[in-house]
Amino acid sequence: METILDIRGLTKTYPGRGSAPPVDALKNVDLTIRKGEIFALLGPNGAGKTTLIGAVCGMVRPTSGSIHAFGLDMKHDWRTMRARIGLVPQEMSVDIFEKVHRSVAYSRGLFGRKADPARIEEVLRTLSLWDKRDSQLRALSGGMKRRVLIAKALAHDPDLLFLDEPTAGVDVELRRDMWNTIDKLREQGVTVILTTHYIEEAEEMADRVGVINKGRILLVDDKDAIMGRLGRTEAEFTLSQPLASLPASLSDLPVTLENDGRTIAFRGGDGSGLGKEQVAALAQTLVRENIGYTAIDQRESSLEDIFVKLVEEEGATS
Ligand SMILES: Nc1ncnc2c1ncn2[C@@H]1O[C@H](COP(=O)(O)OP(=O)(O)OP(=O)(O)O)[C@@H](O)[C@H]1O
Repeated sequence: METILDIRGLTKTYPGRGSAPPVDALKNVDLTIRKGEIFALLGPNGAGKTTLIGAVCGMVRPTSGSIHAFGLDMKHDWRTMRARIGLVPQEMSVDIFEKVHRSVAYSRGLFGRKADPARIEEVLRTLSLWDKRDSQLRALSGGMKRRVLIAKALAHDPDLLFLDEPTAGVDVELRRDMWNTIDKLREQGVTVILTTHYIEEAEEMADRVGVINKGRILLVDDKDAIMGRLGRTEAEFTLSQPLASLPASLSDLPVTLENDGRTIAFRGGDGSGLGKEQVAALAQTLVRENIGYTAIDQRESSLEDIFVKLVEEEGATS
């Protein structure tokens, strides 16, 4: 698959403020983004997500490393490269008295693009902002304001769009709405890189996920592969009668007898669906063995669990 962005050995060290030591915000980051994908960069506060975006968008000067986008080297072709990138920032830093249409049209001009009213109309319509085109930004709801930020970032027809925490602090309904909007962009062939704290968002939206913590990329993989590799199934059978020991017929399964013999706990699988099959087999075996149970509590590990585990491992090794 075609590469749209290639980051090699990217390091950013901010000088310490006052007597504070320097901060290594990015440490030797390698990252390759494929054309047309939705990539979620997942990490806790201070992980380095905004710094990474800033480096690609020219707001942060890297300490070392290289950035190539669309086959161009940022060191030599920064303007051409930047003109093909859109950035939706976390916060709105625009004139709140400005009207929607003018504000979006202005953004197009910033990148030296010729005025194109038909294209601006298309962008506004895609984001359901056309009816609001003559409204002042200050009169819009929070959700509409976020859409204006996306419209402004799309006004110059970028091939690569960064969304920095697109749904931070928004309600569930608006989050769904944003996800639908991002889906539409995917259909239009825009490559999207979004940063998020929300595992759910990465799980819902992304084709691939990168996990970043303390300036280091811990893992990059297809979302499904991450789930396949690290996903687990957990199930607890509450028994009608306590058991003294597990029957031999269960010896092949990852099960333990817990809670003074009142619970059979299953922890296993590999996220490929094997866990679910094994739990079904376990239930059948219990019936065959005449071991009654009153409840089954089953859950699959989410990306959230995986993320917590990865960050804990990183904390333990660094
Ligand atoms: N201008 C700066 N000067 C000094 N340190 C900075 C500066 N900007 C960011 N940092 C530090 O660099 C590290 C990475 O910050 P960054 O904002 O990139 O993280 P983030 O993953 O985007 O966090 P958040 O999710 O909170 O936005 C943090 O320790 C932060 O305090």
